[in-house]
Amino acid sequence: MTPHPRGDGDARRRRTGIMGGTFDPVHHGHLVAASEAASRFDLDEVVFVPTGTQPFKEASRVAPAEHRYLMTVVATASNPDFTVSRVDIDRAGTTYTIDTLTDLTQQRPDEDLFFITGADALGQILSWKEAHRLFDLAHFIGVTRPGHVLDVGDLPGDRVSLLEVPAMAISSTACRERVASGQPVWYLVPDGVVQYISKHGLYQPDPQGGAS
Ligand SMILES: Nc1ncnc2c1ncn2[C@@H]1O[C@H](COP(=O)(O)OP(=O)(O)OP(=O)(O)O)[C@@H](O)[C@H]1O
Ligand SMILES: O=C(O)c1ccc[n+]([C@@H]2O[C@H](COP(=O)([O-])O)[C@@H](O)[C@H]2O)c1
Repeated sequence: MTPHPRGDGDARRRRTGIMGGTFDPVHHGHLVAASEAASRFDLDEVVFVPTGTQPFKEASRVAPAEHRYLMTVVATASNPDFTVSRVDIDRAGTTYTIDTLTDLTQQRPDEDLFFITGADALGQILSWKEAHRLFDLAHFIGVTRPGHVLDVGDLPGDRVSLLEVPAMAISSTACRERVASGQPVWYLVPDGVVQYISKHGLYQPDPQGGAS
């Protein structure tokens, strides 16, 4: 796909990136991926969408949605083109991207949606709920991530684009583990997120062992 198709003389439709994630916590890998996708695909806005309960993480300990949402608001506050949606955390039940995209399409009927995913998530899409319908609702942008192979695989080539972004070897798991063991997360996550984690005592080791 041409990253930036425009009809000759046609009114340009608004182009909106959707960055879905657990964001536990949001880190600079997420922010760089969103920024690069916005630049390369001429997106007018990137909407960060923290998940409610992610289906593959139901057995995992995840910080409360309100904390993850607020950290994402703090992390994106300085960028006028980044916004945060509550659509997934306010919907009851497990978060499925088919519902995210259905809701956002209803909220934004005149916009073209571009769902941004890292290479790891892109490789799992065919196992997502109603995977075949996802590509009717959004174009997918798969971005490189250290340690993961970025490949279109069996996904529809005309609805998926691959994008190399500056390598950020950061994961939320590593950030949580660092906080739990007393190591700094300065410069891995935005300053305000460091302070939010500290203020609310997130990711402290629990008495049974392991990070909370
Ligand atoms: N460092 C990174 N570079 C590129 N993409 C990333 C990076 N980290 C996360 N992503 C992508 O951002 C989206 C949300 O990721 P998520 O919130 O699960 O972060 P994570 O670091 O993978 O978390 P965890 O370690 O808890 O699984 C996913 O599409 C994921 O592939
Ligand atoms: O719809 C699904 O079945 C599905 C299964 C797993 C993950 N997702 C979505 O993938 C995005 C990245 O998830 P995560 O947990 O890796 O941050 C996020 O928007 C999730 O809602 C979606």
